[in-house]
Amino acid sequence: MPHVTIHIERHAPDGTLLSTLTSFFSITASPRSESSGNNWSFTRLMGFSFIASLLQNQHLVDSAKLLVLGTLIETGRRLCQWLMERFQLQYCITAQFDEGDPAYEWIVLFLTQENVWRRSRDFRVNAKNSQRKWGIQAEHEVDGNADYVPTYEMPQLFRWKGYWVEIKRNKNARQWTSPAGPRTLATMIISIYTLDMNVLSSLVAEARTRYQETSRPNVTVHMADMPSYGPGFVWSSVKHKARRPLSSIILMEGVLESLVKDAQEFIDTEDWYTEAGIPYRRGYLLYGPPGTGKTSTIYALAGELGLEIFALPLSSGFVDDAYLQKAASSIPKNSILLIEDIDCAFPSRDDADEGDGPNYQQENHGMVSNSPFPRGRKSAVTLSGLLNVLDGIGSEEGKLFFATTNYVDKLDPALLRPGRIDKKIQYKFATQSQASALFRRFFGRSPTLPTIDSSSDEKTAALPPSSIGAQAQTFASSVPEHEFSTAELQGFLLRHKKDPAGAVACIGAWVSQELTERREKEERERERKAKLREKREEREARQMEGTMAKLGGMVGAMSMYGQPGRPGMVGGIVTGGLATPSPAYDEGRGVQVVDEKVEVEEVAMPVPVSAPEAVVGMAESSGPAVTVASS
Ligand SMILES: Nc1ncnc2c1ncn2[C@@H]1O[C@H](COP(=O)(O)OP(=O)(O)OP(=O)(O)O)[C@@H](O)[C@H]1O
Repeated sequence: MPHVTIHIERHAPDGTLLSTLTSFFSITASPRSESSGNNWSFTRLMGFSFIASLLQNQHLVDSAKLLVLGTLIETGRRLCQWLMERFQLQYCITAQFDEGDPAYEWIVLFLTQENVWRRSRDFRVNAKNSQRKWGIQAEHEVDGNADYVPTYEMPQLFRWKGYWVEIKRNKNARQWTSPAGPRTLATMIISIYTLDMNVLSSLVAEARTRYQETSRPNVTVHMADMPSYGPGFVWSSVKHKARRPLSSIILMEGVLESLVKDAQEFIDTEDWYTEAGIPYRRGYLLYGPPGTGKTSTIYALAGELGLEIFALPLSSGFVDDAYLQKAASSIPKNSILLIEDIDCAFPSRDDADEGDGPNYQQENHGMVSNSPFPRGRKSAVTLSGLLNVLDGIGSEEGKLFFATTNYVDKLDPALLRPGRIDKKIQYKFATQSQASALFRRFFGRSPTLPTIDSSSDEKTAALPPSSIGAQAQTFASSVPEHEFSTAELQGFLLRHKKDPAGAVACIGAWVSQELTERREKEERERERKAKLREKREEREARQMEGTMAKLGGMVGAMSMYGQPGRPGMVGGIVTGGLATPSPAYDEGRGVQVVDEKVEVEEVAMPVPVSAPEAVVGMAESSGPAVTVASS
């Protein structure tokens, strides 16, 4: 009979493990059975005793119970989640709104107005600025200079028009690289418990309408001031500017009215465009000297018609054709795509003289030019890229395109043709009647006169209309026609904002001082440009000399192989000092120097010979570097 000792200590002083081990070793230390027939019962007995010892251990049993319970709970949770997801897939419409897209702004405002974040206890506090943030209004606002913006971290459930709507916000949904460092962009996910797609579209439409209504006192300006990598386009900053009344823009009579009428008509006649089969878009070019009111006009028009502006800086290093296309197609209908200084997209000789582009570094004693663009260019956008956006691939319908420039002559005629630019408006330096209107805008308080922009913090002294009219007249008569921009006159008046009489008294002296300074400046500029031109001509002459010298050497070398009665080369393309003859050379076509970008045609050669002979002739001197190719 095998002898087995089971030794169980229920309350082992040194703990559970010791007790278990003791029992185990007492089993294994016992004599083994002599016959093989006893092995089975021994093993069974050993297993039983081990389990029995475990069961006797209360700590272990409790831990096992907890483990099983935890597993059950987690399994149940996952099962519920899985069922919810199935349910949502079956009975829910889900929409995703990405930060950086205009629709994200609509939905955030909508949720704020629906008080979805009412229970939020988690805010980001910013000093009030022009960045669009739909902050929550504190009931008793203590500090009007701060914005309290919920961080929207907790998922929320609310009812809208009888539907259950769930909102989740993933704050690190998308990674975005920018020169300022990596940035994460949030995503808002909305689930509506319905299968009716119209519910979602009416929610989005309502969100947009509310956004437009809320923005009405302001003009919303979206800007792309950083590169955008990834599938969607990111309008990196949204600002809202106080709406400027149209009456604060002082232009030649009828100009502003005709522009507003034209834009309004465009917005109202979408159906007509569709029926007539004409692309539904309209382009405007505002051109003229700086400070004459081009940008101000666009902002005032946008405010008047309730349009949002999407501004693209063509001169930024990251804006190229692909970027432009992506940006243009991400703009919602009936918005303004604004490209200021559109002439940047066109090369100019003057810019080349200024030393833009990579060549500048070598020719300016190692000075580094910051321009990332080729010589003579101020933007990576090309004409064809721009035209594509206006009327080809990437051009989206239902947009008003506005471009401004100070140099209309630089623009390519292809850009200016109707269909791309439908209306051109010229801005000029101020006339006397504009100067007078500006004066009245500053100092007048008559309801019939244009008043100063309400957003302005300038406080001016009001004068009776009769007095102001006379003073405005005197003021304007001292301002020469078409000499000063409205911005310059505005700058002068700002210095006398509380003193209209002083403004009238000083305007004459200011005008003559400005004109003298301007003449001196123009003289300096002329000299600078003349120097630059001289430099350029010198550079070109040096290049030409070098080329001619090289050419002379080449022609000499080649004529050696073109001696009468000898096989030789009579024409070819000289590349890096080696000549590449072509089969047409027997006609004595000439030499083209590729590496110097200078073409010399019709270099007379002594004797016409056949191409194979030419190969042999050159092969003698330069071996395998010479090839014959049909041109
Ligand atoms: N015609 C104008 N009527 C009213 N204000 C004007 C006018 N022109 C210029 N201003 C004032 O001058 C400032 C600059 O104007 P704005 O930026 O519109 O000029 P711009 O022609 O677009 O100049 P740039 O070509 O340099 O962009 C603004 O503060 C604006 O209020």
